[in-house]
Amino acid sequence: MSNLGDMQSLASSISAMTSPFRNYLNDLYEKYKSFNDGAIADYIPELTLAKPEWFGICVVTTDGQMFEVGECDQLFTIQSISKAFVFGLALEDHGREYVNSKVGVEPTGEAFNSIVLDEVTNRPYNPMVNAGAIATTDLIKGNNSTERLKRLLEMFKRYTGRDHEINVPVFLSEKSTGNRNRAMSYLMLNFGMVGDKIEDTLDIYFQQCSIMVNARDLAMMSATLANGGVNPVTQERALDERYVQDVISVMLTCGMYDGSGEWLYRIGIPAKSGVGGGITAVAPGKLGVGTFSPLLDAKGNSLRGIKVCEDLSRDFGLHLFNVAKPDRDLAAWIDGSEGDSW
Ligand SMILES: NC(=O)CC[C@H](N)C(=O)O
Repeated sequence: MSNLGDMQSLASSISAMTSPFRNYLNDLYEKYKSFNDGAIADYIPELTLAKPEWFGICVVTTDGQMFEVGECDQLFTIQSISKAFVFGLALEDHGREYVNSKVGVEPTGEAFNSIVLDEVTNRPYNPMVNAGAIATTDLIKGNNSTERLKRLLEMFKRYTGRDHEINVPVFLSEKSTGNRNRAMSYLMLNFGMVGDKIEDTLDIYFQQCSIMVNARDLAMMSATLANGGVNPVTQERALDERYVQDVISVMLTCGMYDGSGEWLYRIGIPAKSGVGGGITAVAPGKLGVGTFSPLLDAKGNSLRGIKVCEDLSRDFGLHLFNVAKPDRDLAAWIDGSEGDSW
């Protein structure tokens, strides 16, 4: 097998031939492809170039099977989804105690870009909103900015199995319009939550947000977390097993910004969204979901992505607190047999 792309398409085509789950995903795509509510993010000028009809769904199981429908090759910027994974790297670099002294794990109930710090501890509330993510990026080790960014890109490669590029126009667009992020960084500098090389850290943060991924990458990333930190196709470890639970927990409570409570109530799968239109969702021990559709709700979450995850969660009983027999048995739908359970 020459490369990961070949392995992935072989895995997909085998699954496509045999699995009713493939048909289920096709139906889901048809069901929501003409759902046109929501709007493309416009506060970063370059993001307005996205097309509203773009829509892709990919599911990767923890045993490495891949199912996809729609535009799973379309690249877009990862945006806030990067935050969950950079948090993992910061934990590996410094351990829990130190990271937690710079960034909390409490949901804010506020928008992703709110300039609010914990009034008692002066920390940003959590690593999934901009302030906390900038503090997390500040923690990434390296002798200089180039080395720190390289470490980030290498980490994403471990999760997805392939190299990633940065969308330079998006990066520059964010850098030139990102004064709100600049403001919160200076507030955090005032409280000693970040170092004084603000522009360097912001450059890395804006570049990390501008990494290009597709829906397949997002499914591989969440499947890797679902699989205890090991990429289920390449078998490479992307995150120290000790920190997988930290990352997934904070995704569950804070990953969908101020929509996290409703997401947990209705869908119940740890997830992270980004204003580029991606969602990555982790069903621990089972599978990862990656969706892409740039039409967002008012909170910055992809509307078609929410719908897809809601259907998957309900139909296959993926909600973490589900104790009822699901309508469909996931294993049976995936391998076409009956009676197996996960
Ligand atoms: N919610 C997002 O995806 C926002 C990330 C974006 N780069 C910002 O800093 O505003």
